[in-house]
Amino acid sequence: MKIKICGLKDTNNIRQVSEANPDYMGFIFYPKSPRYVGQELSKDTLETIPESIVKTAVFVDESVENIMNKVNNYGFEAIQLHGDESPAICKELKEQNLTVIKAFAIEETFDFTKLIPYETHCDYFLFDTKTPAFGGSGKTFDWTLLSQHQLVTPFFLSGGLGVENLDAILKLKNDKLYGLDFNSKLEDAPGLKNIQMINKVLDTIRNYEHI
Ligand SMILES: O=C(O)c1ccccc1NCC(=O)[C@H](O)[C@H](O)COP(=O)(O)O
Repeated sequence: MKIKICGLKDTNNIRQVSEANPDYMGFIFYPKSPRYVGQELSKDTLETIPESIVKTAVFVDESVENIMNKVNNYGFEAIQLHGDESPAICKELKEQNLTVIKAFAIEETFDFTKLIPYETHCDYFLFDTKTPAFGGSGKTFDWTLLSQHQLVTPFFLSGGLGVENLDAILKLKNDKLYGLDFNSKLEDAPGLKNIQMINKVLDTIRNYEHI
């Protein structure tokens, strides 16, 4: 199971999280988010992250031009799209050799057939709790809805994942579940991750997988 830590912005904290060795680290380029990296993120900081960790840039309805500027400036390998981005935009970005993660805001009435046109243009889906802020709600959604995902694209589970629901997460059975995306539940303040909690999550999940 891949583990993604999302919403980092403090230079020292980025170094500490990378030393904990998650599989993915996410940086938010949505100015309205309290985790917006803004000017605080330097290329030098990103270059200290080991190559084994996939550096992921997160956007909400950003233009392809602006996305590619960030990709080229910072060397991101993956992009995560949290707005109403079309399948055509996903296709265009995938053609740039980027790993494309398309996020969908899940609620009771979510229509999983909406995923069909995205299927060939995304590497992964990310199922997050629907929120007006587009992400970082700290709330889980009803995971039984995941059985409605009948396509082949693997997905990240997201939304309110933390130490307190690790037991429930490990009981999940879904052969398309590829990764777990952690954010606000592992923070001391928006964008400032708690390293003890991150180590607890990584150790628990990785030890469980070795049983
Ligand atoms: O975290 C944000 O502030 C955010 C804002 C706008 C778009 C995306 C955002 N986060 C992206 C993520 O991948 C989060 O990890 C995901 O929304 C889950 O967050 P949480 O419920 O806090 O675990």
